[in-house]
Amino acid sequence: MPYISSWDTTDFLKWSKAMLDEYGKIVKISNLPGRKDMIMVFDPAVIAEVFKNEGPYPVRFKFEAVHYFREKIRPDFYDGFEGIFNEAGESWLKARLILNQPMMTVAVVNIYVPKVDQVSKDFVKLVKALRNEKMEMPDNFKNEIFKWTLESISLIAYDTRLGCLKQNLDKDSDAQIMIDSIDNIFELTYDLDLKIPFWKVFPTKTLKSLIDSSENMLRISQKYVERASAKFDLDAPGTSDMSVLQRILRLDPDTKRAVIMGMDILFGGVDTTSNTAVSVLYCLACNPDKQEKLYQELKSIVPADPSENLTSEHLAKSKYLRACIKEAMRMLPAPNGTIRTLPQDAILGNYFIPKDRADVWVFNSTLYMLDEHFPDADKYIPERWLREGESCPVRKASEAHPYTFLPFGRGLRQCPGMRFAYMEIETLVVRMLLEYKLEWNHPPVKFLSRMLRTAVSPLNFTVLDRNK
Ligand code: HEM
Repeated sequence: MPYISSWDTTDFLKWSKAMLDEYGKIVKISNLPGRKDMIMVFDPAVIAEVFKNEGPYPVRFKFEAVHYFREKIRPDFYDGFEGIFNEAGESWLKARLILNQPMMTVAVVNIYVPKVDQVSKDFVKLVKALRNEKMEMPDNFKNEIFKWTLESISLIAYDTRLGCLKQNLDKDSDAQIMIDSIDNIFELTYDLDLKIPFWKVFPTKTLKSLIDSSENMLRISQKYVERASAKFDLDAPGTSDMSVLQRILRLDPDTKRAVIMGMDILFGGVDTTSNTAVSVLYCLACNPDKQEKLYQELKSIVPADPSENLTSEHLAKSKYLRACIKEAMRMLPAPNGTIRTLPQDAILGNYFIPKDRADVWVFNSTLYMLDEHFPDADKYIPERWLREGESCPVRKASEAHPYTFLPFGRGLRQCPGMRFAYMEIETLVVRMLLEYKLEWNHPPVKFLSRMLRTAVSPLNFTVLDRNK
């Protein structure tokens, strides 16, 4: 395996593709200051081996700066519980099982369809107000999408609407502080956790900023979880319409832990879903024929009267909708992949990997644009995700190796928010497309892949009224 001393991570995806092209499907990088060896794998069969060897308590990579805040700055609140992302071993599994029950159950997700639909309808109204005289969205449209996601996910984490979609939010409002804090934490975590960790030697400005944002997020989360939980009678018999937070508190009545889980739901759900929603809207705007096909499908499924709520049945019927989302996640995925530290010795490819000694980076997104896995990979072809029997100009995605396309990770530690993420994005796309025709009339958007891939040039979508 090659030895590489340089560490240019300006764009993670380009960097990993360069590694694959230069060194092949498995690459080891040693002698990283303050870090374990890094092994990058780009072969679906080897990726399958990684997950087979992940053990009963998969270890992903601790967000060390978050750990620092939780253990050293606020041990009074966290009290030894580091949350879903950072916990390991049995303590992770215990917390994860509490989260899985409400978040991964279809019936619970379905309860949220009308509520999340209302958020998407409000977003569609906001879009109208944001349009300029050229019918274009403002440069910072990405932030508006971010607000839509935070508003939807606060329904799950806090059982409440934060009010993010109001125009001209007061800078001191909880919604605005939350928006700024999450954005900041995400950005800073990349610098603190994936670059040389000077902050471990002395308290850098970046670390101080992370601490401030984490304090803000904790204060606001605590307020909303406590407010919501005061409404619940946790001793009353359970009902099928209970919210996620209510269910979490019934399984573990400690509100502090519910606050921590709520923050992790936001941390895991907001940036990932926002960036994915951007990818989907952008792909549809750039591919008017696919957008039209989807619009026709939606028109035939969804009630014509916009005051009628969407239901899970409407979403389930719309097969092309899910295909359009998956294809956008393939071409413009938000996460690069995931990481595992193997708890047992393993053979990956032909190499011996001793236990606990390396972080194995499962960089699936690097595979998504390779013709060998997805023919005509640079073309937006949602049809490749449709079932057998449906016509498609290229080989179907179902024929790719099952460990090729893993946008939500895999195994016991895979994303618990997958069903919510699809549902949220589906309601957004339905509401946007029924109201507007999207166009892209500018040079291609520039994306930068760091902790997540995100658009770094303005998102000036042209948004035309459908009913005119
Ligand atoms: C399109 C949107 C999303 C994408 C692409 C995504 C992707 C991922 C990925 C790749 C992981 C790591 C999985 C692994 O290591 O195997 C993850 C973990 C996680 N995600 Fe998501 N996610 C999305 C939305 C959400 C939403 C909406 C929520 C919550 C409502 C959420 C909550 C979490 C949590 C809590 C974890 C950590 C799980 C653990 O460590 O046990 N995600 N997500």
